[in-house]
Amino acid sequence: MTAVRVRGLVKEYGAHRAVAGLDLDIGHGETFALLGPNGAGKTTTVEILEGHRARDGGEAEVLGEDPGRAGRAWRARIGIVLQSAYDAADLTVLETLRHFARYYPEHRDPDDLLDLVGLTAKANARTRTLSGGQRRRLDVALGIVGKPELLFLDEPTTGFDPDARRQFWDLIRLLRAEGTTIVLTTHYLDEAEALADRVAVVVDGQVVAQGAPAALGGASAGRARVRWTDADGPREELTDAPTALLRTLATRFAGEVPDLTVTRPSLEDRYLDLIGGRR
Ligand SMILES: Nc1ncnc2c1ncn2[C@@H]1O[C@H](COP(=O)(O)OP(=O)(O)OP(=O)(O)O)[C@@H](O)[C@H]1O
Repeated sequence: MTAVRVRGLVKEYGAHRAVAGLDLDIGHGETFALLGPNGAGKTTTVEILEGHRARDGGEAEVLGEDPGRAGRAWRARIGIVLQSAYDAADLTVLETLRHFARYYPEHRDPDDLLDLVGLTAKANARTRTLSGGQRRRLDVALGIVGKPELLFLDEPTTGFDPDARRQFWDLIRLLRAEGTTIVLTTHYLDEAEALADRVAVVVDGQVVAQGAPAALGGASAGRARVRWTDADGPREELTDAPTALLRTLATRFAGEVPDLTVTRPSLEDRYLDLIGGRR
């Protein structure tokens, strides 16, 4: 059984079809990233799966239930980190975590949680005094306080400094190792590459490509790019067999090949190719 199963999902805002027949299968324990340009329909899809938004068509099953009808027990099994930051008014960070921990039958220890998200030094700070990145960490802490089986993260690391982002990645890997299923939307392709078992690229409300980050766009999209310089200037070739090409070049130049580099396209390169061809 899959953790998330979506078939032909449709959501319309007036005449605009924000989600236009979207299919998804996400396995238990998988970390799955939804990628796509602004306005592609990722947040709308995730909100439907969280039970926060009604769909206009198609089927959705999340942890065995229809999110449009599921109740409190189901909700307690799900963690959510929304795009917009939570505003806890006058509570301190630790008070906020203690407050929300009480809503869950099983929850993480608030002090451990502070440590996990790197907010121990801010335990007694009022939440409104936190920096943007610190608030985001608090949002993440609130998303996992109830030990969710399935965690939705909508652009979780926006505003994080590079160090905080790496710490967050470690946290996600830890949650994954504990067996948590993670559904992530992100605009950081390196984040998807670092964390996701599989990614889906959403364009105009539909999945246009999906697979392991390394396989996205098909095998040919992963061809090596060999660059060098000869008498005519810079040269470049895309090839499935870079070793053979290097051998030929080495023979031709009888030694060092000037300015030689061999690179593989990053997930970002392949993503931009996919998006470019669809818009
Ligand atoms: N409440 C709403 N009312 C009307 N239109 C909406 C509403 N919410 C979203 N939309 C529209 O639906 C489309 C999909 O929006 P959505 O937020 O799902 O995209 P997204 O892929 O999450 O984008 P981003 O990467 O910018 O967060 C957009 O064109 C957006 O303007």
